[in-house]
Amino acid sequence: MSKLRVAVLGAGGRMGSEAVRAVGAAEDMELVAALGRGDDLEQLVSAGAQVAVDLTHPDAVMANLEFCVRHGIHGVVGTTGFTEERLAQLRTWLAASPATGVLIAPNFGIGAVLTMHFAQQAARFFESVEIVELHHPHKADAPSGTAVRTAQLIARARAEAELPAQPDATSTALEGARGADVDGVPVHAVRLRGLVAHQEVLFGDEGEIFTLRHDSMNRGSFMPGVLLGIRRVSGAPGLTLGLEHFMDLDG
Ligand SMILES: NC(=O)C1=CN([C@@H]2O[C@H](COP(=O)(O)OP(=O)(O)OC[C@H]3O[C@@H](n4cnc5c(N)ncnc54)[C@H](O)[C@@H]3O)[C@@H](O)[C@H]2O)C=CC1
Ligand SMILES: O=C(O)C1=N[C@H](C(=O)O)C[C@H](O)C1
Repeated sequence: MSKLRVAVLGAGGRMGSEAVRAVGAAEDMELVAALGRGDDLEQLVSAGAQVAVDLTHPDAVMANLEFCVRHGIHGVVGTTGFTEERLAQLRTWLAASPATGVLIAPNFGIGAVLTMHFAQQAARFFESVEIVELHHPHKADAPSGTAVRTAQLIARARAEAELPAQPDATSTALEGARGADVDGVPVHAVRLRGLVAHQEVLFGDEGEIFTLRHDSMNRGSFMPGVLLGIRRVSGAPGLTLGLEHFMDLDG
């Protein structure tokens, strides 16, 4: 069987270098390009890449995707920064290249995906919910893409269950003290030396607290998810938002 021809963008970074190792070690894949900042994307075409893994920066990812989709190269994207506007733009590009698939994965960690899934299920049972994400101090953005996605999924589940806004009598606070408001869910971001990537979802109701916590202790923890995305993306034309769609969670 022929091997999947894979390129990694952001290959010199914390995640990219780990992905280069993981793809190189996968028996069903061949690493055909490893690009860093300033490298010519035409190399993806000359190398015959079938799938490009993007682990770059929110400022770079859209240009990379525009190129890949235009050339029919499937995308597996871990890079953060996907607003509704960006997703709409991506859908437009994909509509013009209907055989191409792009996976946007806010988090490749299997446990992190399960945390989002379980948080969505728990959301309708609790009056209050807050999210605390905790990361290494080199992280470019806050709140994390995972925390934003988790909050959006929780907010959607609360709306479907017709829950009212959460109770919060705080009327005086230093700006930022109550975190960022993501669709009505407060999200708090910690940046601390020694951390990698962690998230707590705190649910509360009368006399009861329910906490979901996930810890990525190293970047190797993301690699099974990256490889799963690479293996599945060509069979999923269009936009796939979240690795859970490749995990058969309801099966
Ligand atoms: N979805 C997930 O599971 C995960 C996602 N991330 C996200 O992945 C992204 C990268 O994270 P890190 O590896 O920690 O960052 P990093 O800063 O260590 O690496 C990013 C690399 O991309 C390079 N780069 C920047 N622009 C580029 C371009 N146009 N073309 C090619 N390379 C370019 C930089 O030079 C750097 O080497 C961030 O958005 C982060 O939030 C990080 C960990 C897990
Ligand atoms: O920058 C990171 O490190 C991470 N970024 C992603 C995010 O913003 O959610 C995924 C994970 O949390 C690690």
